[in-house]
Amino acid sequence: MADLWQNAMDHAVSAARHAGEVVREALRDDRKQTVMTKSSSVDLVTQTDQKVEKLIIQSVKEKFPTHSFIGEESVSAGEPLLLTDAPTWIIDPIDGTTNFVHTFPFIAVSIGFSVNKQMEFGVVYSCLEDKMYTARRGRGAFCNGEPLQVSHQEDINQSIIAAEFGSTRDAETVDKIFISLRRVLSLPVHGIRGAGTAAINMCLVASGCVEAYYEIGIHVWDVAAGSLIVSEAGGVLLDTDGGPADLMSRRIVAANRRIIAERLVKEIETFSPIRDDAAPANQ
Ligand SMILES: O=P(O)(O)OC[C@@]1(O)O[C@H](CO)[C@@H](O)[C@@H]1O
Ligand SMILES: [Mg+2]
Ligand SMILES: [Mg+2]
Repeated sequence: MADLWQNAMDHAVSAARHAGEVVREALRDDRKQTVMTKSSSVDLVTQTDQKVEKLIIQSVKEKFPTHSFIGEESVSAGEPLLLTDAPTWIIDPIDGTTNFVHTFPFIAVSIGFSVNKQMEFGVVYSCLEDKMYTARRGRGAFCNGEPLQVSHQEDINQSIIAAEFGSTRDAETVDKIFISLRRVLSLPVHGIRGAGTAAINMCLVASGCVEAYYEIGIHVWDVAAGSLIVSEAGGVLLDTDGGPADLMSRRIVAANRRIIAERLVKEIETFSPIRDDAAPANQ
């Protein structure tokens, strides 16, 4: 059974690569993208997000007809967001849609695969950098076939932290985001960065470019694949409340070392968005 899920992973890599071609083609196309909104006026979606997700799901269904799916745009269209023990593909067709709309050059296709609620493999394709990040449980993490290793840094004062502002704009949430940013920046850290995509931020942790990434408000499809890439590169995942990471909690800390993750948690003003497994349809 050693290679039980290898076919599925190979398929995920080729589906992500094909999806990346569709994304690049859409960016080359002169016609303007129609931009629609979802949970807020800054939570964007385009026809390309929907097209890419359909392509991926269709291709998987042909090869693995019994498998289940959690896809960002399918959930948005009313499909249930349900993680069961079944082999489940967790898909974010474009992570970084705002980047895509503005041609800010960090855009990822993210495909995670879980069985018995445990991630078996993760694939993140950074389309414009042409970087294919992959991880298989117990077998390490790679970028374009080269092994990944998190940073060895143990001092948060010598670290770069990735963080994001999210897509909620109510004053209370924005204040909490800024409280955390101010505390983290004043530790001090060497810098705060953000690629605008959770998936790529996590791959940056796995690559050793940043020591940690945290965000509140992400969804399971943003972080499913990236979480395995981080842990297989030797990193650590926590909830922003300091407890074990929970892909449904919408809160994540991904770090190179536990000491960095725990230090970061102390500075984060945590809050609790509606969990992914408690959300109504059409979120
Ligand atoms: O809707 P998208 O593009 O799939 O994903 C949302 C997202 O890009 O927004 C956050 C930035 O606030 C990212 O960390 C997260 O991955
Ligand atoms: Mg996303
Ligand atoms: Mg998306």
